[in-house]
Amino acid sequence: MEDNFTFEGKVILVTGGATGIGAGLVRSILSQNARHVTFLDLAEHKSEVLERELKNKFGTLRVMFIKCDVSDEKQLNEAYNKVIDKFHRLDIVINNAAILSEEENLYKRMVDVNFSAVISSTLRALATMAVDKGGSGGVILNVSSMMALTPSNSLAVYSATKAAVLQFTNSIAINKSYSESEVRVLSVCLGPTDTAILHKHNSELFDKGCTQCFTSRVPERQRVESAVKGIIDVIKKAENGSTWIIASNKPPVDITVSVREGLQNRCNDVGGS
Ligand SMILES: NC(=O)C1=CN([C@@H]2O[C@H](COP(=O)(O)OP(=O)(O)OC[C@H]3O[C@@H](n4cnc5c(N)ncnc54)[C@H](O)[C@@H]3O)[C@@H](O)[C@H]2O)C=CC1
Ligand SMILES: CC/C=C\C[C@H](O)[C@H](O)/C=C/C=C/C=C\C=C\C(=O)C/C=C\CCC(=O)O
Repeated sequence: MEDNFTFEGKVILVTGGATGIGAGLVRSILSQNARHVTFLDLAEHKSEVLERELKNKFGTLRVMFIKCDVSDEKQLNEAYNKVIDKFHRLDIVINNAAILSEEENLYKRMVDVNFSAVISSTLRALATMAVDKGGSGGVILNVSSMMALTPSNSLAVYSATKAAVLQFTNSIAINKSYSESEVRVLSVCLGPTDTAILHKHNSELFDKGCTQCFTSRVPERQRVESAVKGIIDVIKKAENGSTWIIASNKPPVDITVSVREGLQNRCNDVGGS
C-alpha cells in the first residue's frame, strides 16, 4: 500500500452517487483534489442537479454523471469504457448503489442491484486496475451493512444481499493476491445512516429502537458525513481484504478478525484444523 495514501490526482468511479452516502462521497473526494470522479446512477434529475453544482464548484472536467443501471452489465461496461477511454486509468471504485424493498416480488431486483452488480463491477474494476493485467493498482470498496452480520425478521433478502457482498469481497481479496494485483479489495458494514434508504424502511419503528427487529441494541442513527468520513478513512488506511464497521458517528472499527474467526470457530467445532 502507498504510504500516506491521498485522493490527489486519482480517477474514481462511484456507483449510486446521486443521493445519500454516494453523493457525500463524490463531494468529499472532489474536495480532496481527486483528478476526476464519475458517478453512476439511475436517478437522472438528482444526478444532473448534483453534476451541475459540482462542475460549478470544482470545474467541468472534474466530475461526470453517467446514467446507468448498474445491474445491467452492458450499461455498466459501457460506463467503464467511457471512463477508461477518457482518462486511460482508474484508481478507485466504490460500489455503493443499492435498493431496499420489503415487497416480495422485488427480491430478484434487489439481488441484481445489491449483489450481482457488485460482482460485475468488482471483476471489471480488477481487470482494469490490476498491475498483473496492465493496470496501475488501486482500491475497490464494496458497501455492505451491519444487516449482513445479524439476522433480520423484516429484511431477509436485503440482509442476505449484504452478507453476500461481504463474503464475495473477502473471498475475492484472498483469491487475487495483492502482491500481484496491487488492488486493495475492501468492505464496510455501515450502521443505520440518515438517508432515503433508511427513511423508506420502518423509520418510525427504527426510531423506537427497532425492538421487534433485533435481539439487542440497534446502533444510533448516524449522520451521512460520518459514514462518508469513515469510508474515506478506510480507503486511505485499510489493508487488502479487511472489513470495517462504520456506525453511530464513530470512527471505523476493524472487524476483519471477528469475521474470519467466526468461521474458524465453527470449523473448530466440527473438528477442522
Ligand atoms: N442508510 C443506511 O442506513 C445504510 C445504508 N447502507 C448502504 O449504503 C449504500 C448507500 O445507500 P444510501 O445512501 O443510504 O441510500 P440512497 O437510497 O440514498 O442511495 C442509493 C443510491 O443508489 C442509486 N441506485 C439504486 N439503484 C440503482 C441502480 N440499479 N443503478 C444505479 N444506481 C442505483 C439510487 O438512485 C441512489 O442514488 C447502499 O449500499 C446501502 O445498502 C448500509 C447500511 C446502512
Ligand atoms: C456486528 C453486529 C453485532 C451484534 C448485533 C447486535 O446484537 C444487534 O442486534 C445489532 C443490530 C444491528 C442493526 C443494524 C442495522 C439496523 C438497521 C435498521 O434497522 C434499518 C434497516 C435498514 C437500513 C439499511 C441498512 O441498515 O443496511
